[in-house]
Amino acid sequence: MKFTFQFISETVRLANIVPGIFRKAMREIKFKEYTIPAGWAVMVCPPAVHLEPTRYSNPLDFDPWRWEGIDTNSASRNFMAFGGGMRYCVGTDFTKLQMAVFLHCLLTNYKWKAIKGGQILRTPGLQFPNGYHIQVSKKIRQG
Ligand code: HEM
Repeated sequence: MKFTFQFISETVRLANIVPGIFRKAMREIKFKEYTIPAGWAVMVCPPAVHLEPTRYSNPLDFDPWRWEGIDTNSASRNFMAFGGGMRYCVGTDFTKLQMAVFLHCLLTNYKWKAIKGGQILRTPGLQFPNGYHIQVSKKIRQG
């Protein structure tokens, strides 16, 4: 299952469904040369972190092997697909389990081919403006 979870981490890094996480500055915050006034909303943009070339080499490549030996069971400065801190997603383990079951069923029982679409737009959320059509068919088992 190790590689399956590397595959899932890479999927949520590249295809993060959460374009922004919002917080409110409860007091004035100095960050580098910036001052965030008390009461302002702050948006954390996980895709900006997940696609940053200094954190991930060739960030647009789907490369599950990059996660070898890396713990993704909690958030880090480089990985925040499920948020972080006190509001860390309570559905994380459930989501990963569902994805693992889905992948297992898909790969063992079906094959598929791309039909049309597939153009990717990042705004910064992931979008397929022309959709992505695939044809799925049942694998025929021999013997
Ligand atoms: C790929 C799937 C999912 C992703 C990427 C995701 C992502 C996130 C993120 C980024 C947060 C943090 C929001 C914040 O800090 O403001 C969050 C919170 C949360 N998620 Fe998920 N989530 C996923 C699936 C689920 C599922 C399946 C459930 C429930 C079964 C769930 C339940 C929650 C709840 C209740 C919170 C709020 C936790 C709190 O505020 O203490 N999530 N999620």
